[in-house]
Amino acid sequence: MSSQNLVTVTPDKDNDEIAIVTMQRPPVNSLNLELLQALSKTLDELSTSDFRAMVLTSASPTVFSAGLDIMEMYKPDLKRAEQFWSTLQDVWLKLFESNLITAAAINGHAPAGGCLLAMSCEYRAMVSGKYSIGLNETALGIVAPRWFMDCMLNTISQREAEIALTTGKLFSVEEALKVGLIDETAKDKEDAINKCLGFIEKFESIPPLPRSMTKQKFRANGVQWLKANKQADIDEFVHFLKFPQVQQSLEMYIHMLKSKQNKSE
Ligand SMILES: CCCCC/C=C\CCC/C=C/CC(=O)SCCNC(=O)CCNC(=O)[C@H](O)C(C)(C)COP(=O)(O)OP(=O)(O)OC[C@H]1O[C@@H](n2cnc3c(N)ncnc32)[C@H](O)[C@@H]1OP(=O)(O)O
Repeated sequence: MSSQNLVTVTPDKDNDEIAIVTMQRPPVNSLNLELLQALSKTLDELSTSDFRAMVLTSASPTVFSAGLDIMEMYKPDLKRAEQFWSTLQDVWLKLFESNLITAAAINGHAPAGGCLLAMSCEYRAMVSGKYSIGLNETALGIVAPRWFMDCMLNTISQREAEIALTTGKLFSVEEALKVGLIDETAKDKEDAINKCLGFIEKFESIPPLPRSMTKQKFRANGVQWLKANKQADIDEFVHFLKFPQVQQSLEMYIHMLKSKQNKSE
């Protein structure tokens, strides 16, 4: 699949000022360099378009996004790893600070980087079911970067965030609702999108510029650090990947994912 098709943008059927942005990298929308580049390009295009709002969702029936593609971190080509991390930073900054009204229709699992994308939006409706969402990096033997943490702190309390991150917690849909990691539950993807549209409607009579400026001021603390430390953050990521223990943890995790599949056959 060409990178062009990894993300689709379609106007909402009832309101052509709202973009439905769909990630479609089977099987689990893991965020590799090409999907991140497609997201980055889409966010650029949306920022200069007539769309005033977007709903981020996934074409998978059970996974919003499985987070970063582990294969980008396991025994990586270091030049590509730099580009990968830099593109992830850009996607986060563009989505977190977007002038558009942003909402996530979380139609399945959203671990780690998947949770980051959802938290970067202003509103989250998640389909009920046996899905999970959270920043589970420590459980994988890796460390969520500071700006992932800042993003979670923009969503739930510091205490909940610290416990969740140190324990690598993946929240059930009910637990996520209880702590405020999601705003609403939905019965299916269509319902989740409708709930996001309901949130977007609240801004019908609010002028867009003061709205987006207010949002960006609220979010400024989280982004300032990354903007000032972009290269240092990339260097730290690449340095981190060179640790044998990190590679070992990733290898074990990949084995675990594969054996999970064998068990259910
Ligand atoms: C101190 C300074 C620190 C500096 C920072 C440095 C570095 C750290 C950076 C840390 C950031 C990390 C963020 C991340 O996002 S890490 C990724 C975390 N993701 C996960 O843990 C999710 C793993 N996946 C799952 O749990 C499940 O796949 C699922 C999403 C719940 C869906 O389950 P299911 O529908 O049953 O699908 P399968 O498990 O069978 O998967 C199908 C297929 O896809 C492969 N796969 C799944 N997830 C990933 C992934 N994240 N990356 C790559 N590939 C993935 C899986 O192996 C299967 O492949 P095969 O069909 O080939 O077997």
